Amino acid sequence: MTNIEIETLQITKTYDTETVVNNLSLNIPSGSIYGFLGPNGAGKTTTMRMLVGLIKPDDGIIRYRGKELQKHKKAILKNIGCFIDTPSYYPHLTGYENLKYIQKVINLPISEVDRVLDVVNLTFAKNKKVKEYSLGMRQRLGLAFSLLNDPDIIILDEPTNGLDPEGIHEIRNLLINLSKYEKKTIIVSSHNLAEIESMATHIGMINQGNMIYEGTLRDLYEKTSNEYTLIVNEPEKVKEILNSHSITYRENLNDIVMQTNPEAAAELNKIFANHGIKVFELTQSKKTLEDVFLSLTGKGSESV
Ligand SMILES: Nc1ncnc2c1ncn2[C@@H]1O[C@H](COP(=O)(O)OP(=O)(O)OP(=O)(O)O)[C@@H](O)[C@H]1O
Repeated sequence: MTNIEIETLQITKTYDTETVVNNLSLNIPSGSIYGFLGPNGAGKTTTMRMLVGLIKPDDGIIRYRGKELQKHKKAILKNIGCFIDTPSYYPHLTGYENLKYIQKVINLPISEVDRVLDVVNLTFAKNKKVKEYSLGMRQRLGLAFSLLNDPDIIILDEPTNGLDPEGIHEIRNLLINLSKYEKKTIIVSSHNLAEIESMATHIGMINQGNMIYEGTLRDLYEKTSNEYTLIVNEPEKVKEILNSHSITYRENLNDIVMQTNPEAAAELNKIFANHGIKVFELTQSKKTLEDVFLSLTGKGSESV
């Protein structure tokens, strides 16, 4: 059985008359990279703020390994590193000095500073003033902040926001390594499915404060993807087989796109092989967050 690290039970937050998080129940497994997805304004930041005790839910309960956040706040927060609002750095100080200052204030070992700078690949710039850092370097410094207390849980709100593909790639690899080698549980929000899909093990998808989907990425695609692209040496034979199995398909110049489910696609692959057909490619179509929203809700999400 999977251990649940963090669970929320029907948490709700209302500002004035607007309910921005609505009866939201999350189950975040230990050791997972949990991609927290939703369009702008969906309620991701508000939820994350509640997870780290910055604001209180109006209703509902948050538990860490079965312990209620409100009752064990100090002990629980000690074990969380977060990057929710961009930390306010001292721009005229170096990256090293900024982290050292934090460690002094909270009375933790200064030796940790070098360790976290190394983890986020900033050792080379440790003596450079933060005002001279690029956006990607600042984001990594933010990640370093969240690692200072060597927490088991890391909560990051849009850590790749505004980064170029290289910066995104770097943050993604860092998070994968933290999960793989240090067994951290990582919650990372984004409004971009493509950014999350290559690292997340689990997904929580919300819209207007409501849960739309929670589960593994694999299950999400099984639920929402039904198009498979086929490249074969004998398309005519393939079409005959698809017709005889009543599979809907369309033919493009170089490939055939069939509509089916993962089980049936695997079966068809076997049938093609039994007929001596060479399958050069059989791939499930990539979906964007918008496609997934469409599949799951039956409507688009204008702001995705
Ligand atoms: N302190 C606040 N007071 C009033 N309304 C707020 C407050 N904080 C957030 N909201 C509103 O709550 C809604 C959800 O905001 P939130 O920042 O949680 O969404 P988000 O999913 O993180 O969006 P984004 O991807 O744009 O950061 C928005 O309509 C926002 O305007």
